[in-house]
Amino acid sequence: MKDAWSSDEIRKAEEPLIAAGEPLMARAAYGLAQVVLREVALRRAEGRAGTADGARQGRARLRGSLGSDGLPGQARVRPGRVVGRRTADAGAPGGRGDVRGAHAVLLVGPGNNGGDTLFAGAHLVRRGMTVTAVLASARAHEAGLAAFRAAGGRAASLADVRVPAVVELALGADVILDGLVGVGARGALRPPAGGLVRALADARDAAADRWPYTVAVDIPSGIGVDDGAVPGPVLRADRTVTFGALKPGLLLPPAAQTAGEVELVDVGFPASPASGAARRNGVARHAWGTTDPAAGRVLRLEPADVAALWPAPGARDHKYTRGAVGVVAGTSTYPGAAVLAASGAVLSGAGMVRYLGPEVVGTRVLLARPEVVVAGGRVQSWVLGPGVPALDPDDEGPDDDGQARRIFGALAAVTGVLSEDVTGGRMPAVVDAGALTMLEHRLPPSVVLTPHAGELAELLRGLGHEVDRTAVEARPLHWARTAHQATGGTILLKGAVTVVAGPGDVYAQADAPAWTATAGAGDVLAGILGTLLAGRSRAVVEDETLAARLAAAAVLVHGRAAARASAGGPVAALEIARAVPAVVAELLAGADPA
Ligand SMILES: NC(=O)C1=CN([C@@H]2O[C@H](COP(=O)(O)OP(=O)(O)OC[C@H]3O[C@@H](n4cnc5c(N)ncnc54)[C@H](OP(=O)(O)O)[C@@H]3O)[C@@H](O)[C@H]2O)[C@H](O)CC1
Ligand SMILES: [K+]
Repeated sequence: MKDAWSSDEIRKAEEPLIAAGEPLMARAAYGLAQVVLREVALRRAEGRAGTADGARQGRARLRGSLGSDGLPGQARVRPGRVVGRRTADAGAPGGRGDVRGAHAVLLVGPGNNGGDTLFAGAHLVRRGMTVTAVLASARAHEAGLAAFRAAGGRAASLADVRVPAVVELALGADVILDGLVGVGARGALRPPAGGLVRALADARDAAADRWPYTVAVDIPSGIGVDDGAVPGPVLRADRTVTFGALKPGLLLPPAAQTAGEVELVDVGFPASPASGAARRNGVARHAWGTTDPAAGRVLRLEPADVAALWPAPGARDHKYTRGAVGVVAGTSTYPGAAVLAASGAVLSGAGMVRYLGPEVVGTRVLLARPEVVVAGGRVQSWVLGPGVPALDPDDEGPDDDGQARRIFGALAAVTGVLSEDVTGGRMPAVVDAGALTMLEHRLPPSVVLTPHAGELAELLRGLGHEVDRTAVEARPLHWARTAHQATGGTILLKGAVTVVAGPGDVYAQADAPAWTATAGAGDVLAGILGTLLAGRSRAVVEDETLAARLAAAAVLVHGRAAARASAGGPVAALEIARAVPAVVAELLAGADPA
C-alpha cells in the first residue's frame, strides 16, 4: 500500500528529528544527488552504446522506453522503490557511471527545498559535473549556497540572467533539478518563479524528446501538495525524488501526472501505519495528532493488498455463498453494455450472475455468456445502469425497455427504503451511467457511484453545485468528497488516475494504460466491482469503509487487465474482461501482474 502524508504531517514528523540533530537535509540532498548521478550516467552509457551523437540520442531513446511496458503514462506515475541512502556506483570516474562534463541546471527557491537542491548540486560538482544554479528569489538557503559555491558550482540570480537565457541554458543541459518550492508551497507559483516555470514548461512541450531529463525535488513545484491540484504553471518531471514519505499530490490527479516516476528517499522518518514495519512496531503516524482521521488518508492499493481483499472461494463455498450479482444493464438500443457488465462479473468470479432486462438483450447476454441466469431471484449485490439512458423528466415515455423501473426497484432495496422483509436485507450496489440520474434517497456508503468527470458534474449540478466537467477534472479529490458528503454513497470517479472517496481513506489508483479510455471499459469495471461487493456483501453493509477499498481493488484489477489486453496497443472492452481471470490468478499467487 502506498500511503501519502500531508504537508502538516511531514512537518510534525520532521520536528523531533530536527530537534534531535538528525541531518535530514544532508540525507535528502545525498539521496537526491545519487538518483541524479545514476540517471545521468545511465543516459550517457546509453548514448555511448548507441550510434551517432552520444548522450542526447541516448537520452531520447531511453525516455521513449519509459512507460513502454504496456502501461504508457501510468508506469511513470507509480512510485518507485525506496532508495534510502544509496551507495550506487553511479558517477564513478571513467566507468559506466562517468558523469564528468555533464551539465546540470538547478532551479532554486528561497526555502529548504532550494537548500536540498543546492547541497545536492555540491555533490554533483564534486563528481565532475558542471552545475549552474538559478536563484529565483532574492533569498536562498545560506548554508546550501555556501556549500554549493565552495564545491565550485556557479550561481546566478534570475533577476540578472532573465528567463529567456535560463530557457537556453536548460535546453543545453543534461539534467534539470526543480527545487523552487517543496512542502512549503502555497497556491500557484508566484512571479518571478511562476513566469520562469511557465516558460520552461512551454519550452519542454516544444522541444519534446530534446528536453533534458527533469527531476522534481520533493514535488514538482507549483502542485497542490495536499490536494493534487495544478493551480498554475508546473514543469512536468521525468522523475520526482521525494523525501521521507509520499505526498498526496504525488498520487492524486491531476498533479500526479506531472510527477513522472516517483522515488522515495528515506531520511529517517518513522514507518507509516500502512507499511509492514509500522504494523510490526505498532507505530501510528496519527500519534502526532495533526491528522483528522475522519478526513482520511490518501492511499494507493498495490497487488498484495488486492490479493488480501479478493473473495477467493474456499473448499466449502458454493455459488450462493460466493455471491450472486444482479445486473440491470442495457436496452434494445444499447445491448452491448449488458454483455460487457455481465462478462466483467462472470470473469471476475461471481458465484452467479443474474440478468434483468428486455428479452432481446437477455438473449444476447446468454449468447456471449451462457453462465448467466436471465431471471430474477436473490442477489448479494446489484450492478445498475450500464447502457441505460439517463432519466429525462420531460420525456414521458423514455425508451428504456422498462430498465428505469427495475433500477428504481433495486435502489429502493439498497437504500433501505423498502422493508427488509420485502428485500431480504440490505445489499451493496454499483450505480453507473443512466442509474446515476435515478437517485432519490440518501445512500449508504455500500452503494458505489461510478461516474466519469462529466457525469459527476451533472450529478453535482442536480445537488445545487455550480460545476462543470473541467472543474471536476481540475479538483477531482474535492468534488469526489463533496459528492460523497452530499449523497452518502461511495464515489468512484473514473479517470487516468481514478479517485475513490467514501467515509474513510481516499484511494488514488493509476493502474490502466491510456488505451483504456474506450467505450464499454466502464461497463466491465462495474461488473468486476459487482462481483467484489457480492463476495463480501454482508461485511460491506456493516463496515462503511469497505466499499471504497473494494472499489479501489476493482480499479486495480480492471487496470491491470486492460494493460495485459492492450500490450501497449489498442484495447477492446471485452478483451479487458477476458484478461481478468489471469490477472486475478497472478495476484492470488503473489505476483505483480503489471
Ligand atoms: N526541514 C528540514 O530540515 C527538511 C526539509 N526538506 C525540504 O524542505 C522543504 C520544505 O522547506 P520549507 O522551507 O518549509 O518550504 P519550501 O522550500 O517548500 O518553500 C517555502 C518558500 O517558498 C515560498 N513560496 C511558497 N509558496 C510559493 C508560491 N506559490 N510561489 C512562490 N514562492 C512560494 C515561501 O515564500 P512565502 O513568502 O510564501 O513565505 C517560502 O519562502 C521540503 O519540501 C523538502 O524539500 C528536506 O526534506 C530535508 C529536511
Ligand atoms: K520542488
